[in-house]
Amino acid sequence: MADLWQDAMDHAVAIARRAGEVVREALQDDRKVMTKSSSVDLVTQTDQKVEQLIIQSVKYKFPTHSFIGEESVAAGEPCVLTDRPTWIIDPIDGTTNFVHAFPFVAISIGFSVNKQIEFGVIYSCLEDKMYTARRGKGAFCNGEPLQVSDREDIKQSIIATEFGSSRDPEAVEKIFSSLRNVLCIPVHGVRGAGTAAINMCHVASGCVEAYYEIGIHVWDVAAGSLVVSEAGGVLMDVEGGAVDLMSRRIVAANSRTIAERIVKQIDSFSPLRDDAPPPQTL
Ligand SMILES: O=P(O)(O)OC[C@@]1(O)O[C@H](CO)[C@@H](O)[C@@H]1O
Ligand SMILES: [Mg+2]
Ligand SMILES: [Mg+2]
Repeated sequence: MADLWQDAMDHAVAIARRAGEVVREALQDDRKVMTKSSSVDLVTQTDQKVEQLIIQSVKYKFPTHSFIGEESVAAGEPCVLTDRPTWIIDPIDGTTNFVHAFPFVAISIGFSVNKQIEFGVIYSCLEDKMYTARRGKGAFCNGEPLQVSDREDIKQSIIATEFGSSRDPEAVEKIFSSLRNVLCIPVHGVRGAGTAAINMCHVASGCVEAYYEIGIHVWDVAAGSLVVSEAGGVLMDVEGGAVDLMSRRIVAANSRTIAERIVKQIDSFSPLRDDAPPPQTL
């Protein structure tokens, strides 16, 4: 039977590749940096340009589809996932890396229907690696199938995480407490690419056993969640139980055993949900 969303997925791959060219070209120029929620939450004109490039091209081809885009939400668009076909876009995952030319930068596009991710496309544009996943059909990097690692012993594993962009002392305290707990299991190492999307691709590729973070947004992890699960991995909330992509918390691991072990080490907290109603102004 023909795949209902094949056309959309092909378009996502093509537009992610085009967006990657724009990002690579922009790396040659001066990058004017602006800030959003805090002085370390960075955005550039390239983030905004790439998001518009993706949204305009999708609107032209699929005029009835909806969008959740990082920079559109920052500009005041709602961040609500409905049952409608919805493109969940992070135009540059790893803006801080992009600003500093640290070589992990991704374009991340997840596509959801009935609140289920149907496909995920992550283009790691400085490595020229195109990660794709279609629900029920596997995950791939440049066309080669991906498989998570089969290590069951967390003491022999590498774990990925990030420090995020919150500098709220209570959150920072908990992030460091979790990091200490994980590091001292002990694990072989802790790594972070500086982008949630690429960290999840690393889980899917088998070079790290798990990635966890509190503070991510739905656009950071929508595509990556399917790349991980289609590569045989598992997703979990940081307190165990089902992951909720709007909750800003995630554990993505090669196995339930490793995910549950990570959960035990996490000093959890709950940032404001992505779909929380905007605060009332009097
Ligand atoms: O802002 P960007 O570059 O799209 O997102 C980058 C990022 O820092 O956001 C998450 C934390 O909020 C991290 O996992 C991820 O690496
Ligand atoms: Mg991001
Ligand atoms: Mg971004």
